[in-house]
Amino acid sequence: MSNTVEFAKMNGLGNKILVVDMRGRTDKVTPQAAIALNADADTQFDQIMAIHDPKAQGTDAYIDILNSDGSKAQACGNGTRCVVQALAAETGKKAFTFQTVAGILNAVEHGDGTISVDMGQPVFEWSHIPLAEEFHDTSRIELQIGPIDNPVLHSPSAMSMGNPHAIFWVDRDPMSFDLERFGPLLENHPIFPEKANITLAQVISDSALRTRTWERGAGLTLACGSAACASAVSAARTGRTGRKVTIDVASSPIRQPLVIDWREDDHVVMTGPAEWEWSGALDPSTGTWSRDAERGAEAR
Ligand SMILES: N[C@H](CCC[C@H](N)C(=O)O)C(=O)O
Repeated sequence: MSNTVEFAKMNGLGNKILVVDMRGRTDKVTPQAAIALNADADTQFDQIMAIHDPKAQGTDAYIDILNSDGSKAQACGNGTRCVVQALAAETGKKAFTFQTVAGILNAVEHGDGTISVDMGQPVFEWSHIPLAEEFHDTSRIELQIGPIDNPVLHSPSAMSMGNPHAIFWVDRDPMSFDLERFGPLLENHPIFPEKANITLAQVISDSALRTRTWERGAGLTLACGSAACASAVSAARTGRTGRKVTIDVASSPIRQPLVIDWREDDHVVMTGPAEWEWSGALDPSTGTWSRDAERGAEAR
């Protein structure tokens, strides 16, 4: 088995993604390779989407998702759009069915280049999010940060979109909060036994939100698709918006909203862009890599 595989540096609304082609192989991208790739400024990423041969009939590929700290993620909306764009460019196909550890995902590339991913059904049951304590109503859980009588953030909506999310409702620009300081404390709070992705969401209208996310296992990222889905669902669930909203991802350099539709059949469909940046080859066990233009040059 060759020790290098093809990969593409891509982004989904600024969310930094490495799409790694592991088809035809039985090994995996190792946590050590992920950590090494993330330590290099050129390949620094939020998630690796490793495309493996399909394991189930009727699916196009199995996708393994790694965070930049080497941990596993069950869902990555922005990364899934990147995978669709890469495979659509390779095969000319427009519609795909993927399997991940969290289940089956359907996705389609539209004529205008945007991509819709059916992220599946939200989960609200406390033990499945999971939370460490029983909450009958997870749309508003007891959790706060800051002075006890005047908390900066409090009473988030908790849910799973395949991965655990907490959405804190804020009444001013999410960029004005010190999420770098609060994020790690909340991500690792004992109420979240598997940690959680932490989002600040501001309601702009009954069909628009502005969000910013501290990602589990990746920290402050420019965008997070599953958090956008969790924000939209939580907003509709708590009566703050309708079931179809645009999300202005405050931290993203790309000023294009994500559109989230919590359909009547309970599936959450996210639509947005994906962008290819450059391609190369990497060793999935060590993370040693080279750019396509540099091939033949000394590996790094
Ligand atoms: N950036 C991803 C989410 C990664 C989630 C990951 N940080 C975790 O759940 O551990 C997205 O676009 O959905």
